[in-house]
Amino acid sequence: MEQFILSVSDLQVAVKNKEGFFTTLVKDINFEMKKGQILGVVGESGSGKTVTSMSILQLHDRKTTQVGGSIKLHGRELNGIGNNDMRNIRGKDIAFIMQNPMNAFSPVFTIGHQFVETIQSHTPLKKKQAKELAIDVMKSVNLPEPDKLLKKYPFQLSGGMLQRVVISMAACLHPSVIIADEPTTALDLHNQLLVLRLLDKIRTDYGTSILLISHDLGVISEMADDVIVMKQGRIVEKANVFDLFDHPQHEYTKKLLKTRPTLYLQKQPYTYQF
Ligand SMILES: Nc1ncnc2c1ncn2[C@@H]1O[C@H](COP(=O)(O)OP(=O)(O)OP(=O)(O)O)[C@@H](O)[C@H]1O
Repeated sequence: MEQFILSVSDLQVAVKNKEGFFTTLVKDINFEMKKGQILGVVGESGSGKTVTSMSILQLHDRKTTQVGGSIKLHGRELNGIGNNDMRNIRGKDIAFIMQNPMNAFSPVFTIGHQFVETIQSHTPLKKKQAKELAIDVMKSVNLPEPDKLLKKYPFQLSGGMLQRVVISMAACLHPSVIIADEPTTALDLHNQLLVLRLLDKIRTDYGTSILLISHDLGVISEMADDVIVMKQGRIVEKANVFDLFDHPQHEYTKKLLKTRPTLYLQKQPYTYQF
């Protein structure tokens, strides 16, 4: 039997409104992720992509949100797990990369301070070793002059550079899963390509599985091995990327594909340089 890194079964998320009634946001969500797989998640705005990823990270407000079903990481149930246990898993085993990399940093500390702190909070490394690891990983992903970068504050870096720093921070801890929620949406085309190639390199180097949420079907077609299509809180189609693009089954998928933008990574004249 296939060993899955992440299995989501019968996930259902409902949120309590002011009157105390629950509204279901997502329902019947089932998918698995294999080692090194990139699973694309597409669907129009409001279809439940972020609600699903927040459930995996157990980031919903427990007072107002009910999360039903099962979310297993290496066979370990995450749904309902204690906050402290989840804090250890987040960042180390499941990294989260969001649309705006500025949100990943505090503005008042240097990148280096926060990078080293992240490594130290999940490993027994001393400060000096953590800094060396940070520099090694930044070098391995071709970030220029890591020593200087670490001394800067987040606002001193461009969005594209900052997103690459966020991804190298994640890479340091060799997470089993990266959840990347619209990681390139706020970036220009050149930086989009660099960030996507960086994610692909991490999957290749460390066997990290990546849940890649994107509006952009061009990005999904270039990056994903398999794709799930969400509509109104449900998965309406799940397929290998070639089957999905060549033989979409659901009417909604067909409609999405008609508006497909193009971002052909291999055909762009960019090289893997920074
Ligand atoms: N805390 C909440 N309370 C009430 N409704 C919520 C809450 N969080 C999300 N929703 C609703 O759940 C639905 C799914 O939202 P979600 O953010 O997952 O969509 P999405 O597919 O990620 O959209 P986008 O692509 O715009 O980010 C939306 O209708 C949203 O308004």
